[in-house]
Amino acid sequence: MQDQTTAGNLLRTMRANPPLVQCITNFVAMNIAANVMLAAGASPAMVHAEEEAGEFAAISGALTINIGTLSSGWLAGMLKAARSANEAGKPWVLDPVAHYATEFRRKAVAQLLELRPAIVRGNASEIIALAGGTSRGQGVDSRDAVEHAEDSARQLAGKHGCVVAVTGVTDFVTDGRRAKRIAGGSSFMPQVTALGCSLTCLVGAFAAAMPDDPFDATVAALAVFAVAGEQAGAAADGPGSFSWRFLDALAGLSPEVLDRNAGISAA
Ligand SMILES: Nc1ncnc2c1ncn2[C@@H]1O[C@H](COP(=O)(O)OP(=O)(O)OP(=O)(O)O)[C@@H](O)[C@H]1O
Ligand SMILES: Cc1ncsc1CCO
Ligand SMILES: [Mg+2]
Repeated sequence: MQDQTTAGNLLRTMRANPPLVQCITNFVAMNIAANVMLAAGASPAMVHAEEEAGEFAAISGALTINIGTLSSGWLAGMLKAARSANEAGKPWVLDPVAHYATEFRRKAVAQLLELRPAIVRGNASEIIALAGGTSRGQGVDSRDAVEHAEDSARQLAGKHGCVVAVTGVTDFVTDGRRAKRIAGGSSFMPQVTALGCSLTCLVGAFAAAMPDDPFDATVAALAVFAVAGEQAGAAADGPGSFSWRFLDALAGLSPEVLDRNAGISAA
């Protein structure tokens, strides 16, 4: 029988019924993340105000929360949205941007983790610090290798009962029991701001389409970025042309090409 959980089949499923995803992301990411979602075939809505974030989460297929440009008003909206998603049985994804940098961020992420995200997606520095390890991270960019974050990711997944995705040169995904690596992408990717934030939103889209399978949903979203990133990187002259080529590659990516080129291996 055909494997329904290949990245290509999950991309087909996601696009067949474009999920509405509430993306609470940062000011830097909002535009590129919305364009990434549209190019990949999902329907993003950047809704964060405390007055409406909870109500909106109940009608969305999934919710993503990113603390990149946090303020107290936004945090109130995030907490309401996460509680509402939980009540409605909708999966939600946490992106703990630079959570180690300030006390405000550390406290916010602790509160959010208590609300049981289905998936946590971060770079290696963020995941190491989240598990209580010594990370080299300072700001929003990673200063650690994904390989050094794998044990931290397994610990976090076990402790919080969630899927953890660490991104970088080769990505790592675990639910505490299973684990996979996803190779690909381009060295231009960390030179374009907020692509990780945009990926968090796309993980939300796959989780909305496959709410019972957050592990395979996460692997599929990361594989989409890896294959589209590799294609765009091969033709790009620098981060500027990479950026538009990446959107075109996402929009043009077929399920067949995704399955043929995805560098997914068991870990
Ligand atoms: N050197 C690299 N080579 C290939 N792919 C990469 C590289 N660095 C990052 N990526 C890819 O870029 C995407 C974003 O991951 P990254 O770890 O840079 O996120 P991030 O640090 O959270 O980004 P941001 O905070 O700017 O949004 C992922 O798809 C990842 O696989
Ligand atoms: C540059 C930057 N600053 C806060 S969030 C963000 C986007 C990348 O995480
Ligand atoms: Mg990030």
